[in-house]
Amino acid sequence: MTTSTVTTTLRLGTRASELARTQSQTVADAITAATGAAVELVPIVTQGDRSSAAIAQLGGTGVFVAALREALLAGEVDLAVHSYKDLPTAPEPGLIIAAVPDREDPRDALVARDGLILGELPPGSKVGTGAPRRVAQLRALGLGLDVVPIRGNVDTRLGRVVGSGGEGADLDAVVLARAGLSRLGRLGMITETLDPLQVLPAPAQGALAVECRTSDARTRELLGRLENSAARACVLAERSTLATLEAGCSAPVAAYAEVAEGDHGPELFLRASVTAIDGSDAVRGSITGPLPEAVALGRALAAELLDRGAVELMAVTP
Ligand SMILES: NCc1[nH]cc(CCC(=O)O)c1CC(=O)O
Repeated sequence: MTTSTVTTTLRLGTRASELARTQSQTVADAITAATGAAVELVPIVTQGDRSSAAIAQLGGTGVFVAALREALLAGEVDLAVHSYKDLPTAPEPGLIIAAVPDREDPRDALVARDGLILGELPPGSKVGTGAPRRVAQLRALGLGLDVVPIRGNVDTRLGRVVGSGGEGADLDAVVLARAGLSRLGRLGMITETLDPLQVLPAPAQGALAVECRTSDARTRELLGRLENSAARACVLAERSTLATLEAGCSAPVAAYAEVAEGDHGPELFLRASVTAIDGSDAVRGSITGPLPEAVALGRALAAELLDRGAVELMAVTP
C-alpha cells in the first residue's frame, strides 16, 4: 500500500517570549487549518532573550533572528516565524520567506495614564520607547515630550505606565506596535492608535515572515497557502526603502505602504520618512505604483529622500 500524504509533523522553531510563542502558535494553527499538517513548537533560546543589554549593543534585533536561522539551516526545525520588521534587509542564503500571512494593523499605539491621547499629554511628560524611529518622530511633533529609552518585553513596558499597576511605574505613556498588543490580547490598554500622519510605522511592522529552507519543497508548498500577496507587496516596498537608505532597524526610518484602488486597479501607496533623532528636522515623501513594482517603488522613494538630505538627518546625534 502506498500513501500520497506525508504525515511528518512540521517543527516550528520559536523564541520563548510570549509574543514570539503567540505569533508562532497562530501560524501553526493556520497551517494546520489550511493544509491538515501537524505542527509542533520547538523552543529556541536566543542571545537577545538571555541578555538585558540594549538591543543596539547586541548588534541589532538580528540577534533574535540568528539562533532561529541556525536551527533552520542545521535541520533542527523546519520553519520559523519572525516579526518581519526584526529581519535584516539582506536575504539569508539557503533560506526563503515562504509566506507573508495576513498583516495586522501596522500602526503604533500610545498607552498613556488616565486615558490620555498624545495631544493631551502636558509638556515634560515622560514617554517611553526603545526605537530611534519613534524617539525621533515623537520629538519632531514639538509637544515638548520627554522621550525616555526603555527596553523589555511588552508587559514590562506596559507596567511602566503610571496607573497600570506595574511596580515602580514611572512614565506617563509608552509607545508600542499595535500589532504586538493585538497578538497578546492587550488592545484594551491602548489610549490612542497613532495616525501615520504623526508617527509613520516601521518598515514591515505588523507583518510576519514565515521562513523555511529554500531546498524544502514540501514545507514551501504548505506555507505558500498562507500567503497574502498584497501584504507581501507592501512589505517589499517598505523594506526596499529601508535597504536603499542603507539603514538598519536602529535608524530613524519609517515606511508604510497601503493598497489603494487606482484608475487601473489596485495600486501601492508608499510613504516614507527619515527624522533626525533630536526631532529637529525630517524629510517625508510618497510614491504610487503597481504592486509588482513594489521593490522599484521603494528604491525610487528612498532615492528621492537621499536627494533631499536623508543621510545628513540620519547622521544627527542626540
Ligand atoms: N522590536 C520589537 C518588536 N518586534 C515586533 C514587535 C511588534 C509586532 C510587530 O511589529 O509585528 C515588537 C514590539 C514593538 O515594536 O512594540
